Amino acid sequence: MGVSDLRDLQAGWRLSGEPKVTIAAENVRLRYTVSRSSGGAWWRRGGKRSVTGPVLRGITMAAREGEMVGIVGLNGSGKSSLLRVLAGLQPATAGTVVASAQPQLLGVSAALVPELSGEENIWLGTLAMGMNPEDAYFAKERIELLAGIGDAIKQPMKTYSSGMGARLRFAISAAADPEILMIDEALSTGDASFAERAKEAMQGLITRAGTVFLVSHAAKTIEDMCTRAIWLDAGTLIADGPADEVANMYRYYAHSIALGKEEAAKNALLSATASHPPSISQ
Ligand SMILES: Nc1ncnc2c1ncn2[C@@H]1O[C@H](COP(=O)(O)OP(=O)(O)OP(=O)(O)O)[C@@H](O)[C@H]1O
Repeated sequence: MGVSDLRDLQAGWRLSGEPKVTIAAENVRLRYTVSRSSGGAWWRRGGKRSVTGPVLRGITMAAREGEMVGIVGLNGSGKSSLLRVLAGLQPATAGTVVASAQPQLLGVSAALVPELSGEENIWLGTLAMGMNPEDAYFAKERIELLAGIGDAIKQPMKTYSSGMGARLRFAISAAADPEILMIDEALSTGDASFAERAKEAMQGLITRAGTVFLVSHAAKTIEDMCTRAIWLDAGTLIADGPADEVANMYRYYAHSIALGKEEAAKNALLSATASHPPSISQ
């Protein structure tokens, strides 16, 4: 993933006059290989066999500076897998990803230790993300305010609820001011006041010319937080467009699925692709 690759790709996306592309994927495919026992009674089982399945089926997209891109889709549609591939944490089976900077995937890069207190983990996390000690020192108060977990910050992280842990990881990641920040569902774990602070923190990142990706299967989260949304279904890009419009179409689709209205769901997919077609590289 060299800089020249990105320049080629930026030229390929013909973005003259538009904000700089920070990350782009070209025909990205992913298959997981899972090893399963071959079945039958346990005393007759003869070893393991490999099962592979397509998870991403040729994703082509680009994101630009200043965009907050929501990735929406049903459970198992491939949202987290796409984030991991874009972040370089999961190699694609085929296709190319290029980025102008190492994306920061919330909660993974910050190597937190459950036995240490929240405070100690802030220190550890900020240094692990490459901040110098002085910046880490000044970031601490900002992180504590954003996480909003009060005195629990002095307690070991293993005593935190999953929501508290997610909020602290979000606050640490946001403090690093990454050029490309990727957030996987973390915001759904906070209360309304945390959601408001998180939104402000993300707006701050955006005004500093970052790109934020936010994964959620809740249309409302995407609507509230994002400027643009892409919709994944069974590993395929269905639609790409303004967050409120894509979220609305997805909401109708998810509702139809929940009610067992297969024909309506199928039509919703088709009309979303027709009205908000995903970008195609040129
Ligand atoms: N490590 C893995 N090994 C094998 N299969 C996997 C692995 N991770 C994900 N999968 C499969 O890939 C598919 C997509 O999973 P993924 O987590 O990307 O979807 P998602 O849209 O983020 O789902 P959710 O909304 O439930 O978090 C699922 O069928 C899942 O079972």
